[in-house]
Amino acid sequence: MIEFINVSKVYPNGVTALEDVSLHVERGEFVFLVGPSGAGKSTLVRLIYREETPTQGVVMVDGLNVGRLRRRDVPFLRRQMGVVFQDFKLLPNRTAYENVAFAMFVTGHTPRQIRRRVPEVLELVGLRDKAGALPSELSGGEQQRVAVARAVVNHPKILLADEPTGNLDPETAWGIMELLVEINRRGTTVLVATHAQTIVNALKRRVVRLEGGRIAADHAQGVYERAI
Ligand SMILES: Nc1ncnc2c1ncn2[C@@H]1O[C@H](COP(=O)(O)OP(=O)(O)OP(=O)(O)O)[C@@H](O)[C@H]1O
Repeated sequence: MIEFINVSKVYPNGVTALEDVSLHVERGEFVFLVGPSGAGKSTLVRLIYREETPTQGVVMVDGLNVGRLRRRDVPFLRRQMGVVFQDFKLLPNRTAYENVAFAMFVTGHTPRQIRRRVPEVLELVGLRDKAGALPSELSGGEQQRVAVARAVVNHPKILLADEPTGNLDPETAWGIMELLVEINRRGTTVLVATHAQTIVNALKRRVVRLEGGRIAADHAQGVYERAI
């Protein structure tokens, strides 16, 4: 589903963020991406949704060569995936319902499809009774649930999450991670870049560890710590 073949990324300022990274993520997998600050986690995620392009090597997503996509084909790629960030990125003047509905509206769904689907996803993330609330009326964890609902409303094949629990207390963080696990259980491939050590260790999923832009470890039922 996601394949990196000898990928390097050098930013215009000369910083090498990734160096010769090869990685294969199967359809339906759940993968944690860990590593110290600056290891290249966000860069790896950005290459998948084509926020950045590789300097060398090939990034394939569901058969598409992402680095080589024509600009006009990028929206097609992005429709295959949902993305969740640390800082939620919700529209501040729109309710929870409207934030989620907007993602369907811009992808050309009919009002009827939107009315049917949005309550379903709000239910999935446990926010059906907060549909009318503005982001400012929601807790951090609730705002992140809205962001997750928005990311999955269009049934993406892949869910990317870049430090989705970075702004949340440990208990709320658990709730979000459990939600991502549930979304994965329903068939979506999930990649989570995170520093949430306790959760990574407890969930015993595949853990890919980046260090200095290189893959330092890749274990099927891994832990957060450096492999020895
Ligand atoms: N847009 C950019 N331009 C130049 N350098 C960048 C850019 N984005 C990231 N970098 C650099 O690339 C390296 C990898 O950064 P990246 O954000 O991918 O790491 P990270 O593992 O996600 O870190 P963190 O855990 O702190 O989020 C760092 O040295 C960073 O300073």
